[in-house]
Amino acid sequence: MGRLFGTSGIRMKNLSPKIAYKVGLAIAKKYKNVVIGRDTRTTGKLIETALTAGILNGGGEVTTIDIVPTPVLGFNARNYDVGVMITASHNPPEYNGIKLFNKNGLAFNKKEEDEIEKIIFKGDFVEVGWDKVGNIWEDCRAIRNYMEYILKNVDINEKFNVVVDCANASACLVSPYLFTDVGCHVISVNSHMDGRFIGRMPEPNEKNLKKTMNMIKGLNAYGEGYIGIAHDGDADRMVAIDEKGRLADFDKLLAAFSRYIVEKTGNKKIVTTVDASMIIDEYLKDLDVEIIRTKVGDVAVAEEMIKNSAIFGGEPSGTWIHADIHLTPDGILSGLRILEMLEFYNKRLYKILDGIPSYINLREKIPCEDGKKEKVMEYVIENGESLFKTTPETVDGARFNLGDGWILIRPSGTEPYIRVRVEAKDGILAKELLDKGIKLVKNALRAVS
Ligand SMILES: N[C@@H]1[C@@H](O)[C@H](O)[C@@H](COP(=O)(O)O)O[C@@H]1O
Ligand SMILES: [Mg+2]
Repeated sequence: MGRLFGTSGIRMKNLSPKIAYKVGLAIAKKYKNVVIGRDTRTTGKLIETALTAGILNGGGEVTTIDIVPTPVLGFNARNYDVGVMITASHNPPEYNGIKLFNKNGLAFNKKEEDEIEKIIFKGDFVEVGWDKVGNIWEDCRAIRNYMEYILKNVDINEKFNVVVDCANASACLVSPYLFTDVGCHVISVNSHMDGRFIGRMPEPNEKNLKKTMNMIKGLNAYGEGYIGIAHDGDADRMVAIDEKGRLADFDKLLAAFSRYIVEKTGNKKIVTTVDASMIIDEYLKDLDVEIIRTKVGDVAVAEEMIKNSAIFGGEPSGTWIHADIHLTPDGILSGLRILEMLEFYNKRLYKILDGIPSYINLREKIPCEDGKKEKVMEYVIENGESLFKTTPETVDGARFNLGDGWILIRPSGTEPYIRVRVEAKDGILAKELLDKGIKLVKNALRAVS
């Protein structure tokens, strides 16, 4: 068996309750009091039950907070020894996953995950017997505690019009209410929970958000000025839709928000990932900001933020961390903070975004089984050097930097794909790089099979 944990904990198609039981036993070997939350997936209760059985049978105590967004679980983990979120985030409904959080609301890093993985693979756990099995408790205040804390820490005075798209997922329980509580007029879509994600698939991208975007366009034809906030399956992410009904360019939104944080707080360290656009460097150039880049994944971002005392760190995927509140990526808080930004500049979102220059950004994903990813990447690194005539950076996958652009080829840590990401100042160069990258990955796939 290969590694269990990827970019964002354990995540797989048809995740077996047998694995969840073993993860539970392994957790109980190291931690006593465990809090568990889950997203709306049809297999959520099954995985939670198996995981709980493992923890109890390993002698641990379980507190369930039922269906919650990941930021609510991360926030509440502070009251326990460890937090467990059962979610497959943006993946389709047949997937599920297990993500662990420490007391600081920080997702487990590789070292912490390896410890759990080793216990599982070695079968190094104990089933304790009738006089030592743990109990199950319920905490019905988990969502309330989170909401009260967030409300105390955001400052929104203007009455915004907001469409919140919850993806039929756990955001339904929190996001529309919080936006209402800060004074917005809220129209919520896909806001009844359904683990099949019948309204739209949970990845908040252009294809899946077409209907919501059209709806906002329609509403705003009457001068209503709605913006949209759309979440993924566990609401640790959000994307925004501007008043024209366009999906906000991920990199521009990240650049705009980073600039706002620097201007508002004076903190001059921004953490982002190797797949973020060079626009962020250029848009913040005059502010003398240090942009720190890590590999993709919220854990890498959060750890670098702690090291550098940064307040904000974000990925173009819409996974943003606000360290002044907590270290769990939080798509709901990110949405509220976008409103704070609009109020700070007293500007419409589309105006802010249109004021940011952009280059040509292309993204493609090529199917690749998890087991083949390592070999494919070895091939890409070896053969990419002569193809692109430069040695790649290998912080995450292979990034080839060329004067007026760059190409990043990396294995997804959450889906069976190799991601190819290109940015260039010129459209022809961008297309050429993308085509070369796709061909290289396809050759690699042929060579390793
Ligand atoms: N929380 C993580 C993000 O931090 C990451 O950006 C995203 C894509 O990861 P990958 O490109 O490895 O599939 O997955 C999850 O949502
Ligand atoms: Mg997510």
